[in-house]
Amino acid sequence: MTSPENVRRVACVGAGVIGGGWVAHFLARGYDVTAWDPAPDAGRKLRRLVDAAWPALTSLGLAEGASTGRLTVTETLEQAVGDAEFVQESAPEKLDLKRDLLARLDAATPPGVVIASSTSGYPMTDLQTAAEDPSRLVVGHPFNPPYLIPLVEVVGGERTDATAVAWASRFYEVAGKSVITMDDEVPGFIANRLQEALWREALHMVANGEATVRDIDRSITEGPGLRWAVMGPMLTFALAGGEGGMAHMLDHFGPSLKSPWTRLEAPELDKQLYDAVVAGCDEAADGRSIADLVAERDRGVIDVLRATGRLDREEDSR
Ligand SMILES: NC(=O)C1=CN([C@@H]2O[C@H](COP(=O)(O)OP(=O)(O)OC[C@H]3O[C@@H](n4cnc5c(N)ncnc54)[C@H](O)[C@@H]3O)[C@@H](O)[C@H]2O)C=CC1
Ligand SMILES: C[N+](C)(C)CC(=O)CC(=O)[O-]
Repeated sequence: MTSPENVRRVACVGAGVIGGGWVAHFLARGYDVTAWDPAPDAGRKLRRLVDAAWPALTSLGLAEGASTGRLTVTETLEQAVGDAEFVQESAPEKLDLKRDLLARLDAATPPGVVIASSTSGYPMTDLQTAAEDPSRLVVGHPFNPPYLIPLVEVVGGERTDATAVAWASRFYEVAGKSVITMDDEVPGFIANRLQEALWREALHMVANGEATVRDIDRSITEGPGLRWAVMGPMLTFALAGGEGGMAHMLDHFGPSLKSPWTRLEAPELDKQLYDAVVAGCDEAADGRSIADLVAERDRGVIDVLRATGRLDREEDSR
């Protein structure tokens, strides 16, 4: 097995929002990337996504030899993975599709090579059932866009070998990611559980006419979101206790936990709520296209990464 430090060739299977983002990330890190996606116009869309991300990646600094020319879009899945030293699967979030695809990838990928799924929430135990060699299958859950957001959550399934989990975690680190390795298959992993709780409350507020889509977004971007880019929710709240830290925070505000602030059960995503959320987003976009918003988000994330010293720390550790 190639060591994580010596990997040169990465295969990305499924090249939509996330697979394309992974392709951009690995190219910027100087890897040779093969990609396969069954959609008829997938190659064109993928190159467009990579071209859109490249200015942001260039401004961050490309690895030596990094080039969009090192991308090969293949005709078949087998061509994509046949020579790969690591495989990242980013196909649609459908259990049967992913199960079958991971079995096909396992059959076509050289023995011992680790295969990671970008799944947002399926436990690997449920995904690895059809594979001949489930021991090399792991979850490598990224955040959008994978070429800018550092976090990857890594976890295996019941039939994954611990060495595959450790290999994947190390590989992602070498490839410039910030890794959380989980010992247990917690449903939704860590970050998606937290995001989902917020998202459910937001949908309830829209469904009940308590806040507009725009208000909900501003409540985070002008409020807690600014702190969360620097410090997580735990330490942020510890500071709410002043010199007394979290202990005083809990003494002071603990009783509010019993106030009926949250609903947490997912609301019914009926047509009315669906339409209200989609229309609210159109209104909030205020004429900006998805491409405009992607460019704006990318600039903003880079500014936050720079402003909080995280780029310098990464450069120092290289
Ligand atoms: N969109 C997001 O924000 C995030 C998504 N993810 C996960 O990443 C994965 C991909 O999601 P997205 O990129 O958002 O979806 P997407 O719909 O943008 O892309 C999926 C791609 O898979 C291709 N595809 C369809 N059938 C396939 C097959 N049998 N084999 C290979 N490729 C196939 C499609 O042509 C499409 O290009 C999912 O597991 C999702 O849960 C993870 C983190 C964030
Ligand atoms: C919406 N989502 C559940 C697919 C989001 C993720 O899985 C991670 C992210 O990018 O926020």
